[in-house]
Amino acid sequence: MSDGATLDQPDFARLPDGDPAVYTAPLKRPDHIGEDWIEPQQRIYSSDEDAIWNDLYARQMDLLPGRAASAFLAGTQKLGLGRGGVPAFARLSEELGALTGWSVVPVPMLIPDHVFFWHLANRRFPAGNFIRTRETFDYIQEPDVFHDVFGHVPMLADPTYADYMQEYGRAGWKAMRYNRLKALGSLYWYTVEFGLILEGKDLRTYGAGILSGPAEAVFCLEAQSPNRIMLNVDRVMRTDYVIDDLQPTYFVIESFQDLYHQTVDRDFDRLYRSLAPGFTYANTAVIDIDDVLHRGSLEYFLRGGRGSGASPV
Ligand SMILES: C[C@H](O)[C@H](O)[C@H]1CNc2nc(N)[nH]c(=O)c2N1
Ligand SMILES: N[C@@H](Cc1ccccc1)C(=O)O
Ligand SMILES: [Fe+2]
Repeated sequence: MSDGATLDQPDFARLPDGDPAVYTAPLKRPDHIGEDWIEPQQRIYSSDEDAIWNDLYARQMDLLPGRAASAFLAGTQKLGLGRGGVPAFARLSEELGALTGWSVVPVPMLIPDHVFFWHLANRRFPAGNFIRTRETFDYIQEPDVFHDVFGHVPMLADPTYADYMQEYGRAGWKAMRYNRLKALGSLYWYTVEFGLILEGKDLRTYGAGILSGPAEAVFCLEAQSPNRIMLNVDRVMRTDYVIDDLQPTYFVIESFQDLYHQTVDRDFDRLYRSLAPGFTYANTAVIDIDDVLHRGSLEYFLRGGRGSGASPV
C-alpha cells in the first residue's frame, strides 16, 4: 500500500476523508460492540434457527449443482456447511484458515464501509450474527448468517478468489480518497454478489447474492430474460444496480484469474479521475450489442426480452 494506511489497524482518525455525505453512514453502533464492529461472541442459535439453516441449505443445494461455480460447490464440501445447523465460526475459521488464511467474524448488521474494508484487507470476513425468520425465508435485504456464510464463505476457499477479496478490501481506501466508493461498490455488486463465470462452455454463478436465494439462481442462467455480458471494469464501475429485484444484467468472467487480472493488476487512479464528480451511472438494463458480441460465445449472450437496448426507464 502506497497510501500510508496500515492494514493492521483501521485509521479512524484519517478515514473517511473526502465527501462525508457519500460514505459516513449514520450507523449507530450498539453499546456492546467495539470500534471494530465485531460482536463479542457468536450468537447461540436455537434449534428452530438451526432448522431454518438446514432448510435453507437443503433448498439451495437442490438447485445449485449445475448452476453454481465448481469452486463454490467444492467450498461447501471442504467446509462442511451441511453438517447441520448454523456453522460455528470458530471451527469454520480454523478450516478456512488452513485453506486460504481467511477467518469469519460475527457482526451485528451492515457495518460502515471503512470497517468492512479493513476486515477484508486483513482476510476477515464479517458475517451477520443473526438468521432470517420463516416469514422472511425467501428474501431479506440485510445480510444474515445464511447469506454471508453459505453465499460468501465457500468462495473464500478458492485461493485466487480469496486474494481478490483481500485486494478489494485494500482498494476501498483509495476509492474513499477519490470519493468514488459508489463505483467500487458496483464492482463488488457485479462480481462478488451477482457474478457469473464461464466454465468451459457452461455458464455458472459465483455471486453470493444469487447463491443464497432460490429465484435468482434459476433466473440468472435462463436462456431468455437477463442480459449477460463479459466483465469490463470501466463499464461496471459506471453501472448502477438495483437491490430489491432480479438483476436485468449480469457480468461474466472467464476465470478468477481473469477477474484478478482486470482489477488487482490494474491501477485505478486514471479510472477514478475519469469518473467526474456527479457523473451519472448507466441504467443497468441498457446494453450495447457490441458488449454482447465482443467476446465469448454467442449462445450464452443472447439478449432476452428485457432491456434490449431500450432507453432508461
Ligand atoms: C461498498 C460497501 O463497502 C459495502 O456495501 C459494504 C458496507 N458494509 C457491509 N457490512 C456488512 N456487514 N456486510 C457487507 O456486505 C457490507 N458491505
Ligand atoms: N488495482 C486497483 C485496486 C483493486 C483491487 C481489487 C479489486 C478492485 C480494485 C487500484 O489500483 O485501485
Ligand atoms: Fe453479500
